[in-house]
Amino acid sequence: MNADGRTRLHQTPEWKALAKHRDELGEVRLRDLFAADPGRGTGCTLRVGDLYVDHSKHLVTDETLRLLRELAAATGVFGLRDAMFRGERINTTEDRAVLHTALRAPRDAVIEVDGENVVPKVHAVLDEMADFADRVRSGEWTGHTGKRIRNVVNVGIGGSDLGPAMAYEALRAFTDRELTVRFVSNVDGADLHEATRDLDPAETLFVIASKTFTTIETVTNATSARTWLLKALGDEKAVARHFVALSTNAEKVAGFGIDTANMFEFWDWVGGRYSYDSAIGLSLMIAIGPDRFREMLDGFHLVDEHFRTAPAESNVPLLMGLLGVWYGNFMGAQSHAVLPYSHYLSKFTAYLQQLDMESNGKSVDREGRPVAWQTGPVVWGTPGTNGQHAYYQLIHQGTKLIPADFIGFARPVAELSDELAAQHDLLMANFFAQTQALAFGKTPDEVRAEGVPEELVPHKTFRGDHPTTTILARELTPSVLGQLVALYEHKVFVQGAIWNIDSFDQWGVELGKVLAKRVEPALTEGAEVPGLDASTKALVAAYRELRGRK
Ligand SMILES: O=P(O)(O)OC[C@H]1O[C@](O)(CO)[C@@H](O)[C@@H]1O
Repeated sequence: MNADGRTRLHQTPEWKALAKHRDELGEVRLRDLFAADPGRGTGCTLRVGDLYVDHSKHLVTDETLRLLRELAAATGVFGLRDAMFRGERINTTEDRAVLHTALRAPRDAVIEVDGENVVPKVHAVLDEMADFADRVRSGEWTGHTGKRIRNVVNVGIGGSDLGPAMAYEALRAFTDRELTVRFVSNVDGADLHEATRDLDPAETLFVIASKTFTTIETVTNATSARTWLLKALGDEKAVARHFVALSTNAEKVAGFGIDTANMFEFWDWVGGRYSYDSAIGLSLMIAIGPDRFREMLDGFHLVDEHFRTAPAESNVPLLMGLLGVWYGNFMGAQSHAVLPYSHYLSKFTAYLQQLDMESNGKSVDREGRPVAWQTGPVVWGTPGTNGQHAYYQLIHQGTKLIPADFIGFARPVAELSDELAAQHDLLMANFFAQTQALAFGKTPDEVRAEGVPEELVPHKTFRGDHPTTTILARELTPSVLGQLVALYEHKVFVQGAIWNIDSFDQWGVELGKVLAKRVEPALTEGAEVPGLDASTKALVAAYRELRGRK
């Protein structure tokens, strides 16, 4: 039993019913499911906004989905969802509300945290960002020497980098091509070096993105960026024209030397990995312009409303979350692949890794007790068709069950030449062929019928039954990107709610930070670090020797 008297997840009747159902189902063959129901291809599709979501190629029956929905209801997913939208402090270990949905709420919405409607301040910051972005884009905001800003360098890490960097790539076709926009995150000096080596400091704006403004990587890179700028411009006053901050921590921003008049604020109820539609999106907004940014927010909001109000049977994030629970908890899957068939989504899966793995990579429940069930999967993947010539072999013929999401678009971006746009059908032919091959494979008899010698038949047989979700949209617009991201945010929410874990804290990143601080003097000064284990001690000694330090 839980501290609050509720039965623990794996002991609930709904969980046990699913385990029994799995045993009764035995081996599920997609060929059989499709043969039994000729309408499955169209029947198992849902629509949300501009997204067409096909879930027919999953190893589930109507009964599986019904039992999964019962699990969701029994574990309080809908109550927790409503509490999140209401601004309750559902991030219990940090005692915070979880309100990224307020960042994309319309101006007239009312969402209260501690009795205060937060929507007006969200829109006030959006308006300030829009004003600033317009001034940079028009050339009205100049650098210290009066030169126009032509380069924007975002300095941040984790949620203060991955979201805007991913969205910038995704929406490149909508960006001002006259501006160079780069993202620096790694504390490896090579990152900042490569991002700035060909830029004119007089034309460069640094956007320092850090919720806490204490993150060592970001503060270190921001300090080096300031040194780079001042070396060229030679005047402390230049900082005010070349540095802006995106943060919740005005005191630290001022302490760093950035005028808080040049700070765009957000709030502790916005989690880092849920923050790119807050002030953290400023570099993106400068690149695509405020109107496109707002279209993206509208896309997010559309899916928020769908998640909040759609019935369980047609609720897409709920379905995606439940399918993940089915595979992870009842079918033994350890990972989940996200495979976008769009070059512009090259950073989408990396972005989802933080969203999903930092949120649901937990092994104690909300009451602090070890969980007795699997939680978040390893999320991985790269854009098709590249993966097909690398790791798809393992998905098709390996021994692991790897559920995958395929994301594709009917139209290429408008600016492609006719010749390049014509390649789009080939890209999408691969997209459809892969999910078909993964689902239905190729039987030994089909292989034999091709005249393949008997000894090669096992090698050329494809078992099939590799489950996929297909997400199709007309084209990758700012709104569609917002819809996609919100879909995954809420999918992660559903799973965390079922697993009874806090999806909104990230204590697991703390230990490494503390140890790095402790070990650094050993590297630089050869200092004795108390309590250093024998392996790390030997490695540090080897490092110092290789580095040429005595
Ligand atoms: O925006 P900040 O405070 O610099 O934090 C950056 C990132 O560090 C983390 O706290 C831990 O990696 C993330 O959750 C966060 O997105």
